[in-house]
Amino acid sequence: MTGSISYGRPRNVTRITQPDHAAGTTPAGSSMAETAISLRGLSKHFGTVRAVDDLDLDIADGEFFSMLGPSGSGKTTVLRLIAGFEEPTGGTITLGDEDVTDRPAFARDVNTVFQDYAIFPHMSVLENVEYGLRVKKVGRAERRKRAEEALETVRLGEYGARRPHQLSGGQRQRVALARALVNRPKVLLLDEPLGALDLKLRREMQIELKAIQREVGITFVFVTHDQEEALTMSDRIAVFNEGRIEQLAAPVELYERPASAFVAGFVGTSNLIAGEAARQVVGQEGAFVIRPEKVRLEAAAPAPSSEVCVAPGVVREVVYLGALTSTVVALDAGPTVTVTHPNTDTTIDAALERRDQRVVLTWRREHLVSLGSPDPATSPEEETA
Ligand SMILES: Nc1ncnc2c1ncn2[C@@H]1O[C@H](COP(=O)(O)OP(=O)(O)OP(=O)(O)O)[C@@H](O)[C@H]1O
Repeated sequence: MTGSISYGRPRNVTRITQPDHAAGTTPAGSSMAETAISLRGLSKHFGTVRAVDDLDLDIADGEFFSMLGPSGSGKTTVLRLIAGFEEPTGGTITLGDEDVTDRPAFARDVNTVFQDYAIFPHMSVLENVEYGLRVKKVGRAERRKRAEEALETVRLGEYGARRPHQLSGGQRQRVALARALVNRPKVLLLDEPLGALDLKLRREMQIELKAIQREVGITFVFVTHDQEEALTMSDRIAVFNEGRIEQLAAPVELYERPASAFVAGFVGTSNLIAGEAARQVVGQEGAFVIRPEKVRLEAAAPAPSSEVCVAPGVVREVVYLGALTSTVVALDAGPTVTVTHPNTDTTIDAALERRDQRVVLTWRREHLVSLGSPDPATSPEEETA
């Protein structure tokens, strides 16, 4: 990312929509949906640390909602506040239409699945799933029926008699999920539940978890620092930064229209063109993001066109990524831009030969995302007038 950023919204550039994290925001595509969770002015301070800072958020019934952000950005604290494991410093928490701010954890209709799921090793899988119902004094026959249903839901119908040590990591995580689902909570809170799984299993479980959520229709609130995971599963994603939401949007919107350099950098790889580089390459003032897959790498400049940005530079690095090759180019205009392209036609040897060579990067102007004008003195209307 380059240094100085001057703001201003240029013409002919994709407009970003404002992050819709204001109070009362309606979840995407669900204007009629009921609200499962409503947070108003929610804060949690640990001494001088504002772990959660005046948060307003509505999560819809049946939504797969993810909280994404770097370590320490406040995601887990929000989850723990909803669950009732932490007391807020200020604000309110409403589940359905009940204000539960002052209710203890056990009196809230939510269940939590953690990364380090606690399964009792001395009990069978079925007994593990039944356990919560036993505590609630649900009768034996009903208990068994519901536990078997929950195991079916997580595709472990055949595994009830096994002991936890006879299961794989992914299967154990599914037992933890079944244990939470068996209580039929309105809301399931999941704190990095796939964090302990290897990448392949994690990817499989992402697809499966989303399918299970669709099937049961329970609201899932999912905490992760893995952007790919959030993009794969979520209806909407809130990107957290220092206890606040930077942007709240559906996955496509978040990736295609990041509202800030922080979001652009955190969700996917992004190239920032700002300041003098923007003047030279884009021909306008401002800060812009261009995604690596939108950039083409050419040997020579194409015929001039008002629809295409052209940026000459030198190849600094070529990285083979299996399905893709990633090429890092230092632009004459200053910033370093990463380009990715699928390894469909070019061989890696041909790509590697480009190292230290002069190339020309091009991208369509419509693929640039403006990071907007935070300066109220330069309103978009004034600028386009
Ligand atoms: N019990 C606590 N006492 C003091 N500080 C805390 C406590 N819990 C969290 N914090 C601080 O609050 C901030 C937010 O922490 P939180 O665990 O919510 O972040 P996170 O986004 O979930 O991070 P991670 O992805 O690492 O779990 C951090 O600065 C953390 O150090």
